[in-house]
Amino acid sequence: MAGEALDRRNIWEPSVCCALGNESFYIAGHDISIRESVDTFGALIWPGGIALSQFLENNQQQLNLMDKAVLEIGAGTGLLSIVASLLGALVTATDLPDILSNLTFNLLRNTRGRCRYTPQVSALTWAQHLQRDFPYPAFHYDYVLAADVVYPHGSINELLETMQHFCRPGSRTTLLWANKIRFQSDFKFTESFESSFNTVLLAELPQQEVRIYKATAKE
Ligand SMILES: C[S@@+](CC[C@H](N)C(=O)[O-])C[C@H]1O[C@@H](n2cnc3c(N)ncnc32)[C@H](O)[C@@H]1O
Repeated sequence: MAGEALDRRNIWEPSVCCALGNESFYIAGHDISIRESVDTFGALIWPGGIALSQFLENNQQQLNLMDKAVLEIGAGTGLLSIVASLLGALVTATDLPDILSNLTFNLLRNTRGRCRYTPQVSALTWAQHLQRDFPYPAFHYDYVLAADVVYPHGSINELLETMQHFCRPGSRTTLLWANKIRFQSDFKFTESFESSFNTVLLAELPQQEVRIYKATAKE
């Protein structure tokens, strides 16, 4: 398993991450310190997460997260969930079970005493037990956040199914997806994403090669 993870890292390296350890940011009026580790992809900060965090900070009038219920899928090290919490949202950060301890560590140390709501952490493997663990309509989110979640080696259908579970007709949920284009799978997923939802390209950051989309369900 560890060997497989290393092979994957060899073919898909983040371009923004520097030295592993602690990365620091100043976003939403606070110093944010993120602990990274070498274990998995979810232990690194990715360009999409940074771009969407900064976008949320810079567009608070357009996307007001104050008192909103926010779900992040594939939260990784938690930067984006931390920023959403600092902006006043009640956040549930989710990822694969193995990622959750580092995610919880980062969320707690960056939000304690600074936020209206304490962020929650939950395991969510895409397309697995969604109706059991996050039943609709009992679990409703105003916003679903997803940054750099498209993988070149699978999970694309599961990812789309998960987005559709939370952002469905009548839910009034807005999905915000940031993605750095790397592989053919990014184009393939973008096509499926655009045909599944009403989408608006909110921002295109040429330097980072990141696009940020807003999507709502097709009624
Ligand atoms: C490239 S990382 C991006 C992390 C973070 N969003 C960021 O921008 O820094 C992708 C994330 O998706 C998670 N992930 C991958 N496959 C998943 C799956 N099948 N179900 C749930 N999460 C998954 C990984 O654990 C990882 O945290």
